[in-house]
Amino acid sequence: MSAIINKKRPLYTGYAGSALLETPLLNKGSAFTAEERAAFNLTGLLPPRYETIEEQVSRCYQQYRSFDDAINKHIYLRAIQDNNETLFYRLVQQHLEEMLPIIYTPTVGDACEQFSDIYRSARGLFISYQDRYNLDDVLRNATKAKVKVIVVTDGERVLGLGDQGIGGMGISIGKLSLYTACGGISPAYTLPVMLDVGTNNKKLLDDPMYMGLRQPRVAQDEYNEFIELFIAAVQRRWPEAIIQFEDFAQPNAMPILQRYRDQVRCFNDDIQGTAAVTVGTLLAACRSKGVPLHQQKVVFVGAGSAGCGIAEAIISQMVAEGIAESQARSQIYMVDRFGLLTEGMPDLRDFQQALQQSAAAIAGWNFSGDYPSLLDVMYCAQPTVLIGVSGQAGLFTEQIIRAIKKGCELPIIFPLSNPSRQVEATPEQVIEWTDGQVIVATGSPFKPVHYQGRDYLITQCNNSYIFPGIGLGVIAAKARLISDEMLRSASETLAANSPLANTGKGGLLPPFTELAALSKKIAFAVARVAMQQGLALELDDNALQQRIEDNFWRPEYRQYRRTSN
Ligand SMILES: NC(=O)c1ccc[n+]([C@@H]2O[C@H](COP(=O)([O-])OP(=O)(O)OC[C@H]3O[C@@H](n4cnc5c(N)ncnc54)[C@H](O)[C@@H]3O)[C@@H](O)[C@H]2O)c1
Ligand SMILES: O=C(O)C[C@H](O)C(=O)O
Repeated sequence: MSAIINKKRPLYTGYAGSALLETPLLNKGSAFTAEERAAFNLTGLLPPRYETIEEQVSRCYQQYRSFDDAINKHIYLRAIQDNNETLFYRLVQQHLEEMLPIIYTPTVGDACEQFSDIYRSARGLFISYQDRYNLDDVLRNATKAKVKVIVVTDGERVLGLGDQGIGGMGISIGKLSLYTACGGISPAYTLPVMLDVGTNNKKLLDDPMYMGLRQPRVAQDEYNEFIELFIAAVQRRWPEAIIQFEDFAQPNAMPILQRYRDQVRCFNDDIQGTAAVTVGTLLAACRSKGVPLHQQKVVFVGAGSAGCGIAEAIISQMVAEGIAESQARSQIYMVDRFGLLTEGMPDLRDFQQALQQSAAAIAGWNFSGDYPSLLDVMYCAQPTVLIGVSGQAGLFTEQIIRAIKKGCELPIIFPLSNPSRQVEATPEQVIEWTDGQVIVATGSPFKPVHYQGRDYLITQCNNSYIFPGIGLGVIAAKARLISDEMLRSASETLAANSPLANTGKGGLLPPFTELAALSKKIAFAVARVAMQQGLALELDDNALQQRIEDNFWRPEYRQYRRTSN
């Protein structure tokens, strides 16, 4: 079944009676009119009073408010989503700021950890390794004829919470909820996928409630074959679908991206989406500070998928601003668990090699271990930007933050690890330890901080600013691939819309309530670049804008007509 369910034309459906009420994409609950109730055999199956969607939203919001705990609010909202998608999105849209942290980061982290305990009903596709030679049948079981966006995970690196096995499905569901709520992709066209290859999380394996494959993760060769089979099956069933890779662990994230990025419409959100949002936020910070990006020295804590992805994107941006690549690379310092990535450090991954500092660069440094520690780097390199993507809480200690402040009047500090409890330092700490002289952004949402008579808005530098717009742009222009240049245009569009950089007031990025409008702008910019690169349909600006609007789904009920079947 497929349907764009917000177009004004009536929708023809063969569903009726309880089957219609049990189809979340079509269900309207008490909003079925008297005529529809008669035509679709619904009389008696619903309370008699007809309600508008606004009335339904009021009741849901009242019930939502009756829950104290975030996880219970999450469970409640997911239940509405599984019952009536139009109502779910209308409710979320009306309370976006309040509900995003519930359906997405940080609460989605708890939902992933407790996935099997709080499980109510199925959504999306759970593809088990055991079904690998049967994938065409499995994909056919997803009754959606047209899928335009797939978010797929294997659950091995869920936020900063490690291996959550089948619980990773929560992330795919959460990301796609944002695709719809903020990027206007109809829920009829989205599909969350969990590739279950087992888990190495002992707690889950020992948990009698755990619903995934109860075995350790499969070996690398088997894993690679499974991914290959999956991609091929998706190409056969939904050749136009965007595949967003999400929360794959470091050994697989980059190799999978490299293998498929020139073949299919895909991207890795943790590498490329994160890079795009962070460069956009950094550009906004640099503009509001009045010092260009290429003059910054940047220290990363965590040289994984996100860290290295962001670092490479910063280097490209610095080069675009006019400095030599070697110079740009010399201004980036990657600190991982064994210290600064330095020439000669053993066991570096391929994607880390190009980001190591040369022995000559640190020749005059004073440090005692085998490699400079984070604190050594703070003192010796005197950075102006500090980015945390380690997944480890508390790594930005007071000493570290005071060290960066010592060498820089207004440092830019982004503790980006999710969820909130994994953050490298809270915004309160960062602000206090810099005496309020700082530009700060986090990965998870934090409340504004009041410090010495001043209110600091905490910008959420999260890839959710990027992926809905990328999806919308790729769909609107039918782009074949997702290039670095397309992602760079998303960063620039984001930075160009920074309230702080543009007006000297407000957040570094627009509030989430403006995400839908921003996603359309990002979609436009991304699609234009795709066209310039010969990767998409050729459309003039008006036609492109029209396609973006036409593809933007809104949570409104449509009128139904019955088909005979
Ligand atoms: N804000 C966002 O939009 C966003 C996007 C992607 C990832 N993230 C967050 O970034 C974190 C990392 O994600 P990732 O995909 O790069 O994971 P990853 O596993 O690929 O990388 C994490 C890196 O941190 C390193 N690390 C661990 N302990 C360390 C320590 N004590 N000192 C220095 N380095 C240490 C690891 O060795 C690893 O290389 C997660 O918490 C994730 O939630 C945020
Ligand atoms: O999921 C998020 O909130 C952002 C990012 O993809 C992450 O893995 O932390």
